[in-house]
Amino acid sequence: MTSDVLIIGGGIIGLACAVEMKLRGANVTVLCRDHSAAASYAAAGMLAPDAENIANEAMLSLCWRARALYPDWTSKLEELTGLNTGYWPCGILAPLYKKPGEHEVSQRAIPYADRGSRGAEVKKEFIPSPQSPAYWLDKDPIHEYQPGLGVDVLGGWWYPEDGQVDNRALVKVLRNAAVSLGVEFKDGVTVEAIAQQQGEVIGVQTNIGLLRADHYLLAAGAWVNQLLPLPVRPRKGQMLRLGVPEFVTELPLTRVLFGDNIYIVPRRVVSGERSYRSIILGATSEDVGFTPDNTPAGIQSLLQAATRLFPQLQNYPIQEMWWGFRPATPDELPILGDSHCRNLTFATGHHRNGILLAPVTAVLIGDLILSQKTDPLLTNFHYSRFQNQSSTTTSMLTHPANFTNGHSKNLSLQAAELKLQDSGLIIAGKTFHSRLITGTGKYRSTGVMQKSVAASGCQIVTVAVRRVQTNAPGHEGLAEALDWGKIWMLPNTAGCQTAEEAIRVARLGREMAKLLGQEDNNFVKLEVIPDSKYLLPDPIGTLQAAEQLVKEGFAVLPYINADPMLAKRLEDVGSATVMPLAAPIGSGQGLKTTANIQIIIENATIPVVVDAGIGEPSDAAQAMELGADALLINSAIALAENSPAMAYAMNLATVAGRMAYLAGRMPMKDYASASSPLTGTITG
Ligand SMILES: Cc1cc2nc3c(=O)[nH]c(=O)nc-3n(C[C@H](O)[C@H](O)[C@H](O)COP(=O)(O)OP(=O)(O)OC[C@H]3O[C@@H](n4cnc5c(N)ncnc54)[C@H](O)[C@@H]3O)c2cc1C
Ligand SMILES: CC(=O)[C@@H](O)[C@H](O)COP(=O)(O)O
Repeated sequence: MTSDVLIIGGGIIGLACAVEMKLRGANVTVLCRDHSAAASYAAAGMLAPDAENIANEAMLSLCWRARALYPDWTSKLEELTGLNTGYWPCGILAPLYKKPGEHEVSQRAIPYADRGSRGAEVKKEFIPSPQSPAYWLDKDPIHEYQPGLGVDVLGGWWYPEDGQVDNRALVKVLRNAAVSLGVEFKDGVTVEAIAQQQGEVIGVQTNIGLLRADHYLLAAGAWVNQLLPLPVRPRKGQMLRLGVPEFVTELPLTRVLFGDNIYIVPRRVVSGERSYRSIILGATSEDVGFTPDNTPAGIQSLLQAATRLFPQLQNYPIQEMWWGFRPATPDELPILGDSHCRNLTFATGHHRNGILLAPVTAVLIGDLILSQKTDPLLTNFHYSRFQNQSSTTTSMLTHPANFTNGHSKNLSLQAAELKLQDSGLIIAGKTFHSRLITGTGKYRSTGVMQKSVAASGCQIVTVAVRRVQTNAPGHEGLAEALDWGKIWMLPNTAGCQTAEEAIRVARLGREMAKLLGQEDNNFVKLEVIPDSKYLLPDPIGTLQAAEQLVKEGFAVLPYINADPMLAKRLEDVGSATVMPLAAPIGSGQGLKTTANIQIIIENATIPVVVDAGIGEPSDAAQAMELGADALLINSAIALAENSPAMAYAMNLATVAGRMAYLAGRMPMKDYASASSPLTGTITG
């Protein structure tokens, strides 16, 4: 049975949306690679729109809405499962070591006096919303209100409406609720690519095969950018947990402390007869990609800040340390709502506030997917806000200029005017606007190669790993010859005769791409070629190597003879594309395998890249007219009398062929049919 909605990612956002949509009657499946890696598991669970001091108005409204939903949402989930979420509207105190400038206080506040809950004199400063007051406490009141604070605390803000939830417990409750409602879970499943055609997702390629649904929700947290070029980056946070020693009879804190680069979150977990008490310390904020592990520097900074703020913690036992990756966007707002595909919705980029935002995200996404209702707030979080910025990757999502291969503005305008919508070339979740891939071998000089690559407008260049290793002619200085910040490297295993060799060279290729700054490049063009006369690939060795490399996390682009059965088998084992040959490598014979390529195209749900043997632009156009997704052309360009000019011609031919394919060819007829009308003509 296919699902109504397939959710990619089983963190809190995926789970909350799954429960919400299931409750509204949808048939939902959740795909999740790894629960323990989720930010949702790593978080501190603060519900802190006020303490976080959120400047963006729309974001603040969203966060307030989320916080207001929390009591009912958690009690509904608790009723459904009989489990505790640890929701605790305990308030958050934000002590400061410096008094805020007079200006800051008076701008934010209308002061008046009040008594705090412990009887201390609390000088209240009220800020923006009556639903969300904040109170300023001077030095004496804050120390009276919260005993045990560091002596250099000079005052602070009290946010009574903020609170916390035990995020690990909540994730467990959500998952239990989802299971009991009948949501289907596929754990340990990695989505490798989102297959798209004509503005529609047609399936997701996973390590267990292709999965389809009517609608898809992308909720893959910090990893979302591995599937689509959304500007979401991991922001690492290190955390630790202290136990509360037996001799401390009462939990020393009954509210969250939110300090400078530190928060201290008291937890009380009641489980059956026993109650566990602990204190969570968090969190660093590091822009280090997906670098794992806790570090001495990270943990030291947390301990230092925590014991300054609340000194008695220095004798508490450290029970656990961990880290996680917040899904951060450039403006620190989430990406919510419609995507460039009719049946794909985004819910990601929740950065520091994903635990808080889970219930409101679920409601808004449920409304959008199941009732086509767009809440006005959603417009503030649409992915298109990043499109006017210079990032080429994000603008590729909507592909207004896919036909140009980056060179002809006129063509792009015409394509837009002609309303030809192209979805771009998407390989293993990475989008390219050029559908022409080139190589670096056989050129007269490096300069000619550079000019040709530029003229081809290609965004992917394949490089023979072995030839780079051995500094073969034309492969010296490749690191500097091309701008690997702009060109995506496709390492290839040329020169490998067996599956084992190809696997080894593929691994080296991945390292080579890393050394050139492409940390996340897992692409490999797989060539297993035992025959040196025709350079025909070994189908069995290719399949074996592909299977192994997919398991190792490679995006495998296998070079094959134009064999439809083999193409299908390669797709089944999880290849990212298939690359059938037009004719033997370097032969320039043109399309000799048209009929089989046509069958491969008809049956493939992954991109079909016609590779090898193309001799002239008309071959390129013809392959694209057949419906090939892309071309790989090396010799025809490198060996032309004027390589850059030929590269440009191939660029135009690729674009022309693609446009023609999308435009739809006229039907072929057996007999002539006059172009001008035969009726109504004037007889002489
Ligand atoms: C240290 C730290 C402290 C935080 N503290 C707070 C806090 O106090 N309050 C708050 O509101 N927020 C906090 N956050 C932020 C919050 O945790 C995140 O915003 C939220 O968890 C994001 O949820 P998510 O479901 O989008 O992503 P995640 O929880 O990261 O889940 C994404 C899931 O998708 C899966 N996935 C990814 N790619 C694929 C794929 N290709 N195929 C299949 N599955 C895939 C992952 O394995 C993962 O399970 C904190 C985060 C960190 C790291
Ligand atoms: C560079 C590369 O990968 C070639 O082996 C590829 O197969 C292209 O073939 P042509 O050189 O015939 O274009």
